[in-house]
Amino acid sequence: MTTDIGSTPTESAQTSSASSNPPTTHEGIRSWVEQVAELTQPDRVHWCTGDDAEWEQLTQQLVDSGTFTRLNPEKKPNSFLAQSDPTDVARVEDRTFICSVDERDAGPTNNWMDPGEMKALMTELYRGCMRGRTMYVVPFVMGHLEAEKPMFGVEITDSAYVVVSMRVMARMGSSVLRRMEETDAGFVPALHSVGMPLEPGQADVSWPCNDTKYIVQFPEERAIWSYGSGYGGNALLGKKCYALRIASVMARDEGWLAEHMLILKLTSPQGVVKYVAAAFPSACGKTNLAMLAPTVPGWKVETLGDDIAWMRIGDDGRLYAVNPEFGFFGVAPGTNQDTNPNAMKTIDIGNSVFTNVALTDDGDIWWEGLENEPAHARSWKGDDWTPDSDELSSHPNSRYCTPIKQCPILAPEYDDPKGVPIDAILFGGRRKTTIPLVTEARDWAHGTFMGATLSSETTAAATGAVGVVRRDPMAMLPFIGYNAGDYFNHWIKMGKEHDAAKLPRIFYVNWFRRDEDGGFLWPGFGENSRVLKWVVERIDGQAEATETPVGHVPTPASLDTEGLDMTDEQLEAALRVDVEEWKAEIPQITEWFEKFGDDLPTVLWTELDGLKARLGD
Ligand SMILES: Nc1nc2c(ncn2[C@@H]2O[C@H](COP(=O)(O)OP(=O)(O)O)[C@@H](O)[C@H]2O)c(=O)[nH]1
Ligand SMILES: C=C(OP(=O)(O)O)C(=O)O
Ligand SMILES: [Mn+2]
Repeated sequence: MTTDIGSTPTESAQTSSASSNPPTTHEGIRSWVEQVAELTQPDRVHWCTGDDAEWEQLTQQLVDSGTFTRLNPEKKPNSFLAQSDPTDVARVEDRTFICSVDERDAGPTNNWMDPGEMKALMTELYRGCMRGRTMYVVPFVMGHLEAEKPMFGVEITDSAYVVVSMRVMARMGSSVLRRMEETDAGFVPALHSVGMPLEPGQADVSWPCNDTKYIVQFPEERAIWSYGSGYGGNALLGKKCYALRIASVMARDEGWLAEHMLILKLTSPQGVVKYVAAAFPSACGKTNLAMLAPTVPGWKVETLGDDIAWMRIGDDGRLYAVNPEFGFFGVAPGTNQDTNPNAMKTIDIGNSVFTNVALTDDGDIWWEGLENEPAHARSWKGDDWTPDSDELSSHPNSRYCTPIKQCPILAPEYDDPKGVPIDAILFGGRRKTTIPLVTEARDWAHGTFMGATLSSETTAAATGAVGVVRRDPMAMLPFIGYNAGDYFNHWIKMGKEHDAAKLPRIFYVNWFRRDEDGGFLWPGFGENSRVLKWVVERIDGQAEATETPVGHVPTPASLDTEGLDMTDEQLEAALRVDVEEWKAEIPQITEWFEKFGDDLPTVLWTELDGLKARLGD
């Protein structure tokens, strides 16, 4: 087998071994690649350079194979639309496993299987699974290559769609490989296959995948095995699998935090800068808040990240956050010039991959909620679509994958490996009732309680029912790589071991509360800047709040509502702490906490007791 760097993979010959001429001196990578090639039997091995020529080759190859449609370059230059298999459109939480050595370490919120058993099972799935395909080797780094300790990974995949998407989402390719060689760096091995080998003469399909899917993390080994899906969250292994599940385990061991959080920079009219991190479950508004266009005059938001934050205590005792990613993998429907103008500007530059949105007759993309509804389009399923169609043009979890560098409001600090000191952490979810627009925690332990009891209605970002309220601690339910009881303890410990005055203040937000008619009480999007302003003013000791049983809630007058199209009653309803609604939460929280048995920090029981007492139970 030849290994080709940069040359068209389809041109390279087959046969012999993958290791005949691997273009790396890194022994660890060489031997792992050799071993995987031996097992999976690809026709060829391609070491990814990450350069433009490779992008061109691979995107053209994907066009030729029918996976990609090239978009009209006048509308979206160098951009492509992929239509997935209709069964492979979201993360598969029921197929996601934390295979710790000890079952106890996976905890009650994760699927677990013995690592030996899982490996035996998956080794059989992987055996010969790349036959007829190219095996791509993608060296990547999450976070900065210039970081004090760069966080390397190598993804092996048989999907060119994954390679192209990884190039957008992570720093990858030759420069990363060179650095790994120079330092003989350790790395997270991340193995991915769509699980659809091609027998000689067998025609490929446009979106190969397998009904059998496994998304597996081996936390002690820091390794990832993924099989059967091509969807982003299941297949771009640097993102959810590494930067959250594996990194959360590293963070526990090393005393930092790997969180499902956006990072934004907020500048007041007086030029005072604050940095905010916010954790919302998938499809609950992270990307939108990260790129918010403030409606409050004089305030400015700049973006650092939209999905993941790695946070470490700096020399000055403050909590510094970096975004380990290099692109956005955003939910398309609902994104438009009004709700998220900065996302629109980012994708309009091009160099993007869209998955499961509609194709207009003039070669552009369209989705529900976007302006200029077309009279006719090709739906995500490839069918004729018109505004009268019963079906949606785009899958609710359809995505755009676009380079972060194209974001017009990218904060310059994005390129600083040191990160930015976080002033406020927001937790939030989708709740029709109960949860006020914004509540400030009394202290770190109370904030940890808010995070640990965070609840949200399920969304289309994962397979399964949509709209069901579930606990989603710190918006990390599908992403905590270990026992969630230990994770809560880790949060509590961070508060105890560091100077509380220097840690971020914690808030709980809900943009999704409804009125009796089912409409959103709060207009959301750019108007969320009013809440950010209140948060900053609380930190600076300027804004008033009402002390309620659940925390500090704005007095209606303390929230800047100038120019806001909302009645006093609506505002009051958005901010209301309804004691009866909260009392109804208590048994749910109790049941949730009981899941963790002795592993739940007692501080959280104390917080719950305090809440019950304040509610007058
Ligand atoms: N009502 C309302 N919807 C929002 C708000 N922010 C985001 N959304 C919608 O929620 C969905 C997911 O948003 P997104 O920012 O992509 O979520 P992420 O997956 O957490 O990054 C999109 O359909 C958005 O239009 C908001 O403030 N109010
Ligand atoms: C990237 C994903 O999540 P989010 O909706 O948080 O962006 C995902 O669900 O695969
Ligand atoms: Mn997002």
